[in-house]
Amino acid sequence: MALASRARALLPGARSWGAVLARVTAQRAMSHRVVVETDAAAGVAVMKFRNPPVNSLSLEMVTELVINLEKLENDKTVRGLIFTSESPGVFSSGLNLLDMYGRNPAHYAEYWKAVQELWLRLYQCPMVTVATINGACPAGGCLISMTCDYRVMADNPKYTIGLNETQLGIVAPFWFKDTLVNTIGYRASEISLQLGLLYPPAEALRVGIVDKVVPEDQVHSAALAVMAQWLAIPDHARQLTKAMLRKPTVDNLVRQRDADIQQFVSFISRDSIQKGLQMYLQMLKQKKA
Ligand SMILES: CCCCCC/C=C/CC(=O)SCCNC(=O)CCNC(=O)[C@H](O)C(C)(C)COP(=O)(O)OP(=O)(O)OC[C@H]1O[C@@H](n2cnc3c(N)ncnc32)[C@H](O)[C@@H]1OP(=O)(O)O
Repeated sequence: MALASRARALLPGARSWGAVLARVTAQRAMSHRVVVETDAAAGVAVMKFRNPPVNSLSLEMVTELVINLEKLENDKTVRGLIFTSESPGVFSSGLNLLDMYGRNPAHYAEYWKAVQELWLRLYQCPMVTVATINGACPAGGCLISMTCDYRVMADNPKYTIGLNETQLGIVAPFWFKDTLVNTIGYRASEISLQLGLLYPPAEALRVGIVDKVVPEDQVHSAALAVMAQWLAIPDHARQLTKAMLRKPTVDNLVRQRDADIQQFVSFISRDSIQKGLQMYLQMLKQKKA
């Protein structure tokens, strides 16, 4: 889909293409939540998350990620893409709780459509994708990293990774679950997802949710080394193989996208879920205090 239609699909509130452009431009002018640095000679881009304080995946951040991904996919000189956080400490705190709490159904639907779009684009990305996990990586942050072809995590016991949704009283959607099962296998997913486990680096490596753990100061060089190894494979062969492996999982969401949005809206709008999110947000504040 062209950038224009993608932007329009992601920003359904906008009535015309001009309005879409104005809104996206305004967002970008206000802040760049995503910074892309491209090494054209190496054919590698680095996408850095910059959404303080904790790189939560707000609607604006998700939209910027999708737009930047589409741009890079259209740039034939870029074969590999590394994701990381501009500020070590938090890779991404996951979906923005404030996009899921205290808003109206239209907002929830718009948000969920954008999150689906991001996952679909990342999971089918033709570039080699490597996540450089240089901080905490719960829930939606973990999902983003699991869409990558390879995950390198910094060896810092303060950093954890996993799908912790049940700990918030919410249920990870089937496509989060599918991504986890594809990454760590069925039995490990049963334990991991029901308990909402967050793994420190050594355990993350043992369960296979990351592929490599390295000292923190080597995390970027390690990601570049992995990238070089993957880029040695001819693109067409690797891309078709990736598509073959991931197509059934992608098709599963594509078939039921609208139903999944309806389900999300009805689930997240429940009083009991809203109450749970409110308590979780309070808990985060108290922890800080
Ligand atoms: C049928 C479908 C069902 C729906 C399924 C939806 C699935 C959801 C997936 C998700 O991604 S939900 C989000 C889950 N994320 C988390 O549980 C992480 C929560 N955050 C943390 O654990 C910590 O913040 C951190 C990431 C480890 C960082 O810790 P740090 O000490 O550095 O920072 P804090 O003081 O805790 O936080 C600073 C500031 O940010 C706010 N915040 C943290 N996480 C989020 C978030 N995900 N969304 C929005 N805001 C977040 C936190 O409340 C603090 O705010 P203030 O107190 O400064 O106002």
